[in-house]
Amino acid sequence: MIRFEDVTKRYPDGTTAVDGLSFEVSEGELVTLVGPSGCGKTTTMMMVNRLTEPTSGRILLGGEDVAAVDPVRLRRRIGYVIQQVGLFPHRTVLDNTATVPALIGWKKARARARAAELLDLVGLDPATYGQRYPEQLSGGQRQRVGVARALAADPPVLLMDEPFGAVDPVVRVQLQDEFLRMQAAVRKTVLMVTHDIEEAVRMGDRIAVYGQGRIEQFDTPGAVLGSPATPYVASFVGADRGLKRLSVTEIEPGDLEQPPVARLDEPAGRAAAELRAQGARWAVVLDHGGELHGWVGIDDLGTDGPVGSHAHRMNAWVPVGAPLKQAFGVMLQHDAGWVAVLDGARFLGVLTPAKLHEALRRSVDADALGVPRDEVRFDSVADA
Ligand SMILES: Nc1ncnc2c1ncn2[C@@H]1O[C@H](COP(=O)(O)OP(=O)(O)OP(=O)(O)O)[C@@H](O)[C@H]1O
Repeated sequence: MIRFEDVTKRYPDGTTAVDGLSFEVSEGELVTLVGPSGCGKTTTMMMVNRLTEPTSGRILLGGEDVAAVDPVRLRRRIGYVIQQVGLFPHRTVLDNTATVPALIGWKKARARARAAELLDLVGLDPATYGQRYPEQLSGGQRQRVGVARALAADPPVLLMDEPFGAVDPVVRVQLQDEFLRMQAAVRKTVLMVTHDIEEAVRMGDRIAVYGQGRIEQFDTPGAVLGSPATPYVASFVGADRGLKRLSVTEIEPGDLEQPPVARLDEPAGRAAAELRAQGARWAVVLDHGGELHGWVGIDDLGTDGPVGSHAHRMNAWVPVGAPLKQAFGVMLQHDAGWVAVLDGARFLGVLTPAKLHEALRRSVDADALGVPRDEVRFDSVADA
């Protein structure tokens, strides 16, 4: 969808901002550009919508060389969100949002209806906020209006330059989450600049890590964290990249342990005998419908009654596909040595700290070898 072919930008004063850049962003993909201040991220973006022109090389948008497209026409196909938002102070939030549809000749009522729909989409009730002026909003709300405005004419491409830069860390995470939710629905092709590796990892389908005017690595968050291509990338992503990786590595069924399972209505004596036969100390307890109820230890199980009268309720579970970090969080929250993993309501198995570590190691190796995670042979901690 967006393709850079050997693009170089030298400013008139001789500064080389971008040097021989080649990369491609697929349709519906969100690529984050991350790197230190002055490495050429903003220049890269501004060449896409022709706010500045490359010195050499080509940029293609949907196969068309942007140099051949009239800049005004081009910018209608590209939403642009910047940190300072740039809302018009004397226009209401609704009219700010409707700017581009109005410019391209939509009737006022239609443009406003679209603006209201978009304010809703970014989490601002149009009835409450539509008639306010930008100065009557918080920083985070203004940022949302900026995103709504960029989406108003339904452009296939969005350029976002530090879109969540001006707000505090808590609001920032909220805005990131909201944007990801929205992006899952609208699937724009997005280039997003950030200097924050956490944000790049959270938001990007792929990340371009910039050195001085060049991309040092262009890959998935998992690969950038797991196998930094150069010492520069390794130092940029930081020593805690194992921790960051927890947030991008998803739980797969192959990561799970299968402890014994007892049913709530099963006789306790029988469950105890099975545990003893397997040499196990505890079992996961499921209810009649196969949903997680909790757990029971072998010492809790007498011979009387059903398992249910001895079991402990525990609601520690995560859905399959959730990040490992979430599973770790749930374990800590419940002070438990395991967390159940469910597919819908169905119990798949449990993740333990050892399994979690194994999943993390396996995913690092899988990225390094370029194979799926379940093809990585691994000597677990217990085997080592
Ligand atoms: N109009 C200009 N004239 C001359 N040099 C410029 C101009 N705009 C940017 N530069 C220089 O080009 C280099 C890249 O700038 P750019 O704004 O693309 O970096 P950036 O990675 O977006 O930085 P930041 O994160 O600080 O915004 C910098 O050295 C900058 O000083």
